Amino acid sequence: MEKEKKGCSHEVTIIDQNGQTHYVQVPVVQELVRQGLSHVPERFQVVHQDNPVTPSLVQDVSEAPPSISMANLLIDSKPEDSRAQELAKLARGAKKWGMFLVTNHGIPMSVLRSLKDVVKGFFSLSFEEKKESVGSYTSIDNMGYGRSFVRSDRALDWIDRLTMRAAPEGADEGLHVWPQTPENFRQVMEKYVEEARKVCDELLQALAEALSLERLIFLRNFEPIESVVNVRVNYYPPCPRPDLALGLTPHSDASGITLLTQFDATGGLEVLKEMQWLKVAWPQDALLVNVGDLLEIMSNGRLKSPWHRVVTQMNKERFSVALFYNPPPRAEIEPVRDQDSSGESYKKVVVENYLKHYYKIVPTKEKQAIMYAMV
Ligand SMILES: O=C(O)CCC(=O)C(=O)O
Ligand SMILES: [Fe+2]
Repeated sequence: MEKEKKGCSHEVTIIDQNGQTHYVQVPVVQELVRQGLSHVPERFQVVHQDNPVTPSLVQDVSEAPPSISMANLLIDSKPEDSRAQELAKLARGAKKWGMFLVTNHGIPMSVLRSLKDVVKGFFSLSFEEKKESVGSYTSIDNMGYGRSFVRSDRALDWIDRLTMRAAPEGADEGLHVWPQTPENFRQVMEKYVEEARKVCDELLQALAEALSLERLIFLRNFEPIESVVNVRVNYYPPCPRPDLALGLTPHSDASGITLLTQFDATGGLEVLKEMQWLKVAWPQDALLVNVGDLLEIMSNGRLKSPWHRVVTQMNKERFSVALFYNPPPRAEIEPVRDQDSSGESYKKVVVENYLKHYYKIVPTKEKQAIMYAMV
């Protein structure tokens, strides 16, 4: 049996169901792979639990989450009937899937290329160099270079992650979580966040309009100075047995809205639909949007956050960057009410209380955290 190189582990804080804090050491997957590991260690094997890596289906394209052209959604976009059609497509996709692709998003290619360069630059460092570059920050916020979704009674995901708080300004004071190498990492990521945030703000308005709601009804919760943006780089190294381990365990995002970009169209993201895992066809250069739990609450269940997971691949590594956009922690979000609320009823929640609850119970086998906000 190959041995894990000593010291190559993330230190993770977990809180158990009784509120007790534990520190656990979790192997760094990238380092296991670099050492030429040819098996999947037992701690990563989901088959030992009652949730095996169930096989997934390739989607019929006509049945896939829709691809929305952002350029056609803009308020001054012409002709008006193509805008109306795009809004209708957005409404159908967001209601049916809680997930959609975005093309013509306006984020310059040069920004996306630099993002890919700095992310790959960071992950090409040795473990020691990474640790030196980023202070690993052990907290339930899972900031810095490390892990998330760790629970002692669940298999570990085949992933290494780097998480940073990009907004509000000054929120990372005292947290040394931005890589120092590559030198321009932070500058590039902040430029990406600035551009991506414009896309999110536009989409939040378009989503409200698509649902025949007042255009600002969702965006109003995202107060410009205090709203929170967390960015997380997900690195999935190649896995010797994709049938035994998951890249990312099934979950819904706790966010308002999540904007995802992947490099090199590698695939791996899957969504659960009618009890079946479906592979998401995700073309090069498209962004992918997930409705988060907080937007599900704001929309009073008109939109549902999708239950999704990431599978691993034998010969391919994969990178994605997830941007989680949330209203301020103290904001109280109120579900929209009117006659066509289709029976779903959510209650007012304070953002930070919902997030605390979410992090206390995840990962769960089913979509459970949202129950907290249901009447
Ligand atoms: O890697 C992906 O495509 C999805 C990542 C994801 O679901 C997350 O970071 O919450
Ligand atoms: Fe996610």
